[in-house]
Amino acid sequence: MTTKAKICGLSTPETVKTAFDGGAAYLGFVFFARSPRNVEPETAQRLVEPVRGRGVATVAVTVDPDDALVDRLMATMRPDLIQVHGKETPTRVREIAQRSGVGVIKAFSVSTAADVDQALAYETVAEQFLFDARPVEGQGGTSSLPGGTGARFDWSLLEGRRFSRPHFLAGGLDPWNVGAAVAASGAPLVDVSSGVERGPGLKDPALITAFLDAVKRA
Ligand SMILES: O=C(O)c1ccccc1NCC(=O)[C@H](O)[C@H](O)COP(=O)(O)O
Repeated sequence: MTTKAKICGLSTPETVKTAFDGGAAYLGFVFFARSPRNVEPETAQRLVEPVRGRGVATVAVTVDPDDALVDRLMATMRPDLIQVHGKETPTRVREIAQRSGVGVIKAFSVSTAADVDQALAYETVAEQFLFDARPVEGQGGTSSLPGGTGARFDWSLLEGRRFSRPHFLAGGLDPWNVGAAVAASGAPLVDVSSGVERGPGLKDPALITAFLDAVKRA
Protein backbone atom coordinates (compact mmCIF):
# COMPACT_ATOMS: atom_id res chain seq x y z
CA MET A 1 0.00 0.00 0.00
CA THR A 2 1.32 3.44 -0.90
CA THR A 3 1.45 5.92 1.95
CA LYS A 4 0.27 9.42 1.04
CA ALA A 5 1.57 12.62 2.60
CA LYS A 6 0.23 16.03 3.53
CA ILE A 7 2.63 18.93 3.89
CA CYS A 8 0.93 21.38 6.23
CA GLY A 9 1.45 25.06 6.91
CA LEU A 10 2.69 26.12 3.48
CA SER A 11 2.97 29.86 2.91
CA THR A 12 5.26 30.51 -0.07
CA PRO A 13 5.10 29.70 -3.81
CA GLU A 14 8.52 27.99 -3.60
CA THR A 15 7.48 25.51 -0.91
CA VAL A 16 4.12 24.82 -2.59
CA LYS A 17 6.04 23.91 -5.76
CA THR A 18 8.53 21.76 -3.83
CA ALA A 19 5.73 19.83 -2.11
CA PHE A 20 3.79 19.39 -5.35
CA ASP A 21 6.87 18.34 -7.37
CA GLY A 22 7.88 15.95 -4.60
CA GLY A 23 4.58 14.09 -4.80
CA ALA A 24 2.62 15.37 -1.81
CA ALA A 25 -1.00 14.21 -2.06
CA TYR A 26 -2.30 17.05 0.15
CA LEU A 27 -1.16 20.66 0.61
CA GLY A 28 -2.28 22.34 3.86
CA PHE A 29 -2.72 26.07 4.57
CA VAL A 30 -3.33 27.29 8.11
CA PHE A 31 -5.97 29.90 9.01
CA PHE A 32 -5.37 30.55 12.68
CA ALA A 33 -4.12 33.97 13.76
CA ARG A 34 -1.83 32.72 16.55
CA SER A 35 0.03 30.31 14.28
CA PRO A 36 3.38 31.25 12.75
CA ARG A 37 1.98 29.60 9.61
CA ASN A 38 -1.17 31.71 9.42
CA VAL A 39 -2.08 32.97 5.93
CA GLU A 40 -4.97 35.07 4.67
CA PRO A 41 -7.53 33.28 2.46
CA GLU A 42 -6.58 35.55 -0.46
CA THR A 43 -2.91 34.58 -0.05
CA ALA A 44 -3.83 30.90 -0.06
CA GLN A 45 -5.91 31.48 -3.18
CA ARG A 46 -2.83 32.81 -4.99
CA LEU A 47 -0.67 29.97 -3.66
CA VAL A 48 -2.97 27.15 -4.80
CA GLU A 49 -3.74 28.53 -8.27
CA PRO A 50 -0.67 26.91 -9.97
CA VAL A 51 -1.61 23.43 -8.70
CA ARG A 52 -5.41 23.58 -8.90
CA GLY A 53 -6.85 20.60 -10.80
CA ARG A 54 -3.45 18.89 -11.02
CA GLY A 55 -4.18 15.90 -8.79
CA VAL A 56 -3.23 17.29 -5.40
CA ALA A 57 -5.82 18.03 -2.71
CA THR A 58 -5.70 21.49 -1.14
CA VAL A 59 -6.68 21.68 2.53
CA ALA A 60 -7.80 24.70 4.57
CA VAL A 61 -6.71 24.05 8.17
CA THR A 62 -8.98 25.79 10.69
CA VAL A 63 -9.82 25.76 14.41
CA ASP A 64 -13.53 25.97 15.33
CA PRO A 65 -14.25 27.97 12.16
CA ASP A 66 -17.34 30.19 12.15
CA ASP A 67 -19.63 30.40 9.14
CA ALA A 68 -18.01 33.64 7.99
CA LEU A 69 -14.59 31.97 7.69
CA VAL A 70 -16.05 28.95 5.91
CA ASP A 71 -17.82 31.25 3.42
CA ARG A 72 -14.69 33.37 2.90
CA LEU A 73 -12.53 30.30 2.28
CA MET A 74 -15.00 28.97 -0.27
CA ALA A 75 -15.19 32.37 -2.02
CA THR A 76 -11.40 32.71 -2.29
CA MET A 77 -9.12 29.70 -1.88
CA ARG A 78 -11.83 27.14 -2.76
CA PRO A 79 -10.08 24.25 -0.93
CA ASP A 80 -10.79 20.63 -1.77
CA LEU A 81 -11.10 19.84 1.94
CA ILE A 82 -11.51 21.75 5.21
CA GLN A 83 -9.57 20.45 8.21
CA VAL A 84 -11.09 21.27 11.60
CA HIS A 85 -8.61 21.16 14.47
CA GLY A 86 -10.67 22.42 17.42
CA LYS A 87 -13.55 21.17 19.55
CA GLU A 88 -16.05 20.76 16.70
CA THR A 89 -18.95 18.41 17.48
CA PRO A 90 -20.26 15.89 14.91
CA THR A 91 -23.20 18.25 14.33
CA ARG A 92 -20.86 21.18 13.60
CA VAL A 93 -18.73 19.03 11.27
CA ARG A 94 -21.87 18.12 9.33
CA GLU A 95 -22.86 21.80 9.12
CA ILE A 96 -19.40 22.79 7.83
CA ALA A 97 -19.50 20.04 5.20
CA GLN A 98 -22.99 21.04 4.05
CA ARG A 99 -22.27 24.78 4.07
CA SER A 100 -18.96 24.48 2.20
CA GLY A 101 -19.89 21.63 -0.13
CA VAL A 102 -16.51 19.99 0.46
CA GLY A 103 -15.35 17.17 2.71
CA VAL A 104 -14.09 17.73 6.24
CA ILE A 105 -10.96 16.29 7.84
CA LYS A 106 -11.66 16.08 11.58
CA ALA A 107 -8.52 16.27 13.74
CA PHE A 108 -8.30 14.59 17.16
CA SER A 109 -5.82 15.29 19.97
CA VAL A 110 -4.46 11.95 21.13
CA SER A 111 -2.70 10.77 24.23
CA THR A 112 -4.76 7.63 25.04
CA ALA A 113 -6.73 4.93 23.21
CA ALA A 114 -9.95 6.63 24.31
CA ASP A 115 -8.90 9.71 22.34
CA VAL A 116 -8.67 7.56 19.20
CA ASP A 117 -12.15 6.17 19.92
CA GLN A 118 -13.62 9.68 19.61
CA ALA A 119 -13.38 9.30 15.84
CA LEU A 120 -16.16 6.69 15.83
CA ALA A 121 -18.76 9.41 16.48
CA TYR A 122 -17.67 11.26 13.33
CA GLU A 123 -17.74 8.40 10.81
CA THR A 124 -20.89 9.62 9.08
CA VAL A 125 -19.97 13.31 8.97
CA ALA A 126 -16.21 13.57 8.35
CA GLU A 127 -14.54 12.47 5.13
CA GLN A 128 -11.17 11.79 6.74
CA PHE A 129 -9.63 11.71 10.22
CA LEU A 130 -6.34 13.13 11.47
CA PHE A 131 -4.81 11.89 14.72
CA ASP A 132 -2.40 14.40 16.21
CA ALA A 133 -0.52 14.64 19.50
CA ARG A 134 -2.39 16.30 22.35
CA PRO A 135 -0.73 19.70 22.84
CA VAL A 136 0.89 20.40 26.20
CA GLU A 137 -1.07 23.21 27.86
CA GLY A 138 0.37 26.46 29.11
CA GLN A 139 3.99 26.29 28.00
CA GLY A 140 3.91 29.17 25.52
CA GLY A 141 5.52 29.03 22.08
CA THR A 142 4.09 26.61 19.57
CA SER A 143 3.05 24.24 22.38
CA SER A 144 0.10 26.57 23.06
CA LEU A 145 -1.21 25.87 19.55
CA PRO A 146 -3.73 23.09 18.87
CA GLY A 147 -1.45 21.74 16.12
CA GLY A 148 1.90 22.23 14.47
CA THR A 149 3.73 21.75 17.78
CA GLY A 150 6.12 18.92 16.88
CA ALA A 151 4.78 16.84 19.79
CA ARG A 152 4.36 13.08 19.26
CA PHE A 153 1.99 10.47 20.65
CA ASP A 154 2.39 6.71 20.95
CA TRP A 155 2.06 5.61 17.32
CA SER A 156 1.05 2.09 18.34
CA LEU A 157 -2.30 3.48 19.56
CA LEU A 158 -3.34 3.37 15.89
CA GLU A 159 -1.96 -0.10 15.20
CA GLY A 160 -4.66 -2.48 13.99
CA ARG A 161 -7.38 0.17 14.19
CA ARG A 162 -9.92 0.12 11.37
CA PHE A 163 -12.02 3.15 10.48
CA SER A 164 -14.60 3.66 7.78
CA ARG A 165 -12.65 6.77 6.75
CA PRO A 166 -9.00 7.16 5.69
CA HIS A 167 -6.85 8.50 8.51
CA PHE A 168 -3.71 10.55 8.94
CA LEU A 169 -1.00 10.08 11.53
CA ALA A 170 0.36 13.50 12.58
CA GLY A 171 2.47 14.98 15.33
CA GLY A 172 6.24 15.24 15.49
CA LEU A 173 6.93 13.44 12.23
CA ASP A 174 10.10 14.23 10.28
CA PRO A 175 12.18 12.72 7.45
CA TRP A 176 14.05 10.45 9.89
CA ASN A 177 11.16 8.98 11.88
CA VAL A 178 8.30 8.79 9.37
CA GLY A 179 9.29 5.30 8.14
CA ALA A 180 9.17 3.91 11.69
CA ALA A 181 5.94 5.81 12.37
CA VAL A 182 4.20 4.23 9.37
CA ALA A 183 5.48 0.78 10.35
CA ALA A 184 4.29 1.16 13.97
CA SER A 185 0.90 2.74 13.25
CA GLY A 186 -0.14 1.26 9.88
CA ALA A 187 -1.50 4.69 8.97
CA PRO A 188 -2.26 5.10 5.25
CA LEU A 189 -1.77 8.89 5.40
CA VAL A 190 0.86 11.00 7.15
CA ASP A 191 1.01 14.71 7.92
CA VAL A 192 3.93 16.98 8.77
CA SER A 193 4.47 20.62 9.58
CA SER A 194 7.27 21.59 11.97
CA GLY A 195 9.40 18.55 11.04
CA VAL A 196 10.07 20.13 7.64
CA GLU A 197 10.86 23.62 8.98
CA ARG A 198 14.13 25.39 9.81
CA GLY A 199 12.30 27.68 12.27
CA PRO A 200 8.68 28.33 13.32
CA GLY A 201 6.67 28.73 10.13
CA LEU A 202 9.75 28.60 7.87
CA LYS A 203 9.39 25.59 5.62
CA ASP A 204 12.66 24.17 4.29
CA PRO A 205 12.44 22.87 0.69
CA ALA A 206 15.21 20.30 1.26
CA LEU A 207 13.42 18.89 4.31
CA ILE A 208 10.10 18.73 2.41
CA THR A 209 11.78 16.72 -0.35
CA ALA A 210 13.53 14.48 2.19
CA PHE A 211 10.23 13.83 3.99
CA LEU A 212 8.39 12.95 0.78
CA ASP A 213 11.24 10.65 -0.30
CA ALA A 214 11.13 8.91 3.10
CA VAL A 215 7.35 8.43 2.77
CA LYS A 216 7.85 6.81 -0.65
CA ARG A 217 10.27 4.34 0.97
CA ALA A 218 7.96 3.66 3.94
O1 LIG B 1 0.35 24.11 12.09
C1 LIG B 1 -0.21 24.96 12.78
O2 LIG B 1 0.35 26.04 13.09
C2 LIG B 1 -1.60 24.72 13.28
C3 LIG B 1 -2.22 25.70 14.04
C4 LIG B 1 -3.50 25.51 14.50
C5 LIG B 1 -4.18 24.35 14.22
C6 LIG B 1 -3.58 23.35 13.47
C7 LIG B 1 -2.30 23.52 12.99
N1 LIG B 1 -1.67 22.51 12.25
C8 LIG B 1 -2.37 21.33 11.89
C9 LIG B 1 -1.61 20.24 11.23
O3 LIG B 1 -2.23 19.49 10.49
C10 LIG B 1 -0.17 19.96 11.56
O4 LIG B 1 0.45 19.51 10.41
C11 LIG B 1 -0.15 18.87 12.63
O5 LIG B 1 -0.60 19.42 13.84
C12 LIG B 1 1.27 18.27 12.83
O6 LIG B 1 2.17 19.28 13.18
P1 LIG B 1 3.70 18.91 13.52
O7 LIG B 1 3.72 18.15 14.79
O8 LIG B 1 4.38 20.22 13.63
O9 LIG B 1 4.23 18.11 12.36
